[in-house]
Amino acid sequence: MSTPFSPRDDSGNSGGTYGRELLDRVLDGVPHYETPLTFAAEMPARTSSLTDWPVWVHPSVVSALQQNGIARPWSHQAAAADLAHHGTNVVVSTGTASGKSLAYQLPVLTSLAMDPRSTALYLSPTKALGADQLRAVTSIIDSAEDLRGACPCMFDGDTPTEVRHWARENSRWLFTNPDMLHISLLRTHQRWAHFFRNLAFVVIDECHSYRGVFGSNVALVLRRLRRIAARYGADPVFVLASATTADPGSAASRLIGAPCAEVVDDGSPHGPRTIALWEPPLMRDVTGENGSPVRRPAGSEAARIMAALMAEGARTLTFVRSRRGAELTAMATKRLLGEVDPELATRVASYRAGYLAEDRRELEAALADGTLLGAATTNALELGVDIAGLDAVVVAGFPGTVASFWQQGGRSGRRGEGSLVVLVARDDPLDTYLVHHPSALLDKPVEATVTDPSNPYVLGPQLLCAAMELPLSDAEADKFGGLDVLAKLSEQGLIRRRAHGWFVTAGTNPHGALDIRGGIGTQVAIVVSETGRLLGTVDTGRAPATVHPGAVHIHQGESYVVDELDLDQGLALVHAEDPDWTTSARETTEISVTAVLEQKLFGDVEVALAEVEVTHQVIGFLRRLPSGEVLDAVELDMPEQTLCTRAVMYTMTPELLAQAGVPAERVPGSLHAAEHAAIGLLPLVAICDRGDIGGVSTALHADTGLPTVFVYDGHAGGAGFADRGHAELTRWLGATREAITSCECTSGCPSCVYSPKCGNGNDPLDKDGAIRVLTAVLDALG
Ligand SMILES: Nc1ncnc2c1ncn2[C@@H]1O[C@H](COP(=O)(O)OP(=O)(O)OP(=O)(O)O)[C@@H](O)[C@H]1O
Repeated sequence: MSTPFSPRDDSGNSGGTYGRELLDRVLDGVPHYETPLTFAAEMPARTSSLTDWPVWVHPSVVSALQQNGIARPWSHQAAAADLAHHGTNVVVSTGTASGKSLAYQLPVLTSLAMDPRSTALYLSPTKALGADQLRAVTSIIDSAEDLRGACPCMFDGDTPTEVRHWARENSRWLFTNPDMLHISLLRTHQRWAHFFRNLAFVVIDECHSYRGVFGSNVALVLRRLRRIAARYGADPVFVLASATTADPGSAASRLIGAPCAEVVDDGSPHGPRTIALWEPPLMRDVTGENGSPVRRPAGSEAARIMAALMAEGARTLTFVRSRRGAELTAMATKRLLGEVDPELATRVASYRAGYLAEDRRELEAALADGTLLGAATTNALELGVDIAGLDAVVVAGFPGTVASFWQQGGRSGRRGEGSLVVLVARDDPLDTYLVHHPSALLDKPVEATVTDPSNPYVLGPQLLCAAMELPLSDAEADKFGGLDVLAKLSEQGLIRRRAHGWFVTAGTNPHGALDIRGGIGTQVAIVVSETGRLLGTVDTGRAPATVHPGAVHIHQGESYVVDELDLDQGLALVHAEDPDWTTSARETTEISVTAVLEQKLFGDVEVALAEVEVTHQVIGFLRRLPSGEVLDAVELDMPEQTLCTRAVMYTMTPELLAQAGVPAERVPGSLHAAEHAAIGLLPLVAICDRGDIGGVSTALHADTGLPTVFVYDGHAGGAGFADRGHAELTRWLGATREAITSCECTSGCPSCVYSPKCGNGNDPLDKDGAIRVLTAVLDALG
């Protein structure tokens, strides 16, 4: 699919599908002077590849599944189940709604039916997904005589004490999450001895969501789980389900700390899909920072598209990044429809955060029976929604990862019928790149799930938990890669080496002190003043940039404004408020290289992976309207913060830059623009948020004596993002250059080289110079 595509249409072989017809109707409503469609193509229908039930599957499991509407498994389901049944860890990485659940249900249910003692653990990143999966499994078990004693049960933070007791005594299949595994099951493993002794399978659903610091923590919780299981004599097989990502087998193996096979050939059917990429036009009357042009917001554009689709009778779901955005998009759609058909206007809804399973069921039912024809929702609905009959999905703003994009877009289409998926670009370099380079979305995935369980900042607290669970031997500590870290912890008096291993100092509570979803080091609690409700935590080092006074903080789609930040007390006080603007901190950043880890010279260009010390100071923040227009800049005086982390860096000689047509006076703006766009594009190769990384560029850096660009990991010790950028440098910088050249603005805008969090007010920025710099660097890299 990577042939060049012309705008407006592709090869022309697509005529006649329902998705294409819908797209044509939407285009009919676009004024002739606008050309938002950058690409359209047909993804052909895929027929199912069915296979026989593997012979080892217990007959009552087969009959229960048949009663639940599954006549035979698809090929990938049988392949993955077969590997797991025969003792091989496996990850199944296939499309949305491709039936990944069956891949684990077959071996687990068979084991539960064959061996009356065997147990299993299911882990999901969200409660809602776990509840859905439990419901599906319960319905199968209810139809199978031999499985009645399995008693699958939810075990999470909300489970009442008496149910927890019951679960411990009776349940052979626990549905929980990594947080509960860490804080409860592993901490009190003696009480669960029977469960761990018989643990045959561990299922890890949506495993691609375990990434960055959270993913590194989960990876270590899973190593702790394997260690505890081994102490009780068990060696469970891991079955993982993942969205499609690059190299799922290696990512899964890094996550569980053991070899893992992969199954990626999808045998499930789907109808033809029309994929359209859409870039809203630059606005004529609104400008952004430094007078730069800005595009029409993705949410308003999505509303026009959804209204046009609904007017055609198409069942449409629009994904928007924030709850407020979802509401605005639904309201705008209503307004547009009200002008043509007031009855239709009543059949569009915005969808609240959607964490409750009942809410989702209601929406699924209303969309399925046609009461609702359109809904705008946050990506809270992305996991675990089972909507069969959508005709179209509009994705307003790239959701950050190709995996998420397909998780959303893949909801379209009744099995076997045509459908439409439209991606509407936001004003952002990554979105710009994607709508002009469809192959990045449609070809084999290049983005990888990144974790770094060897990060000493993550490893330290985890080792304390492991040692609390069972004293650690040197050999075990070595397996965790943690002997040096233990020595440091012992210097701090947190752990002691005795004859029988490493013991945690009495009176400490390492489990309670570690929030595996929190960041690294000390945390600032975000608390609603009026109610005392704790919304979450943020690393102290990042607090001045994210929860400074006046910052708008979004939590599960709800909006709050920060009143006070007390770094000494570790407290940010907020109140509920939904202002018209968003905020972005402006900070100054300095960086110094403390150790070079890898280094390579390519003529006039040198590339390295390094340990660095980054010093930040937040100096103020900008308030921006949804249109991109900057309301004002507010000054702040916040203390400096330092961060020891890893960075990917490159230097070039002034001679090379001069030859490339970048004279000395243009070097700062050119490097700065190249750095901004590169930060925007890193998520293309490493699944991360823009906030996980930062950058510094300078025409003369003290440590290198040369013009230098750094992109660093925003987490102490690094979470693997800089490493992945280093490993994929050519692809990453190539895409960065493409994003900049694809943007039609003349001298830079938020769609290419502007950064919402630039400490220097996006000044100087030299768009043309950035293209020259990147071309010179890429030529040198060869
Ligand atoms: N072999 C099969 N034959 C027919 N239908 C099936 C088969 N396997 C699964 N299904 C159905 O396909 C739908 C999707 O299954 P499932 O939820 O397991 O997919 P998934 O890949 O886990 O989805 P997601 O992408 O949301 O994680 C369900 O309604 C399920 O009953």
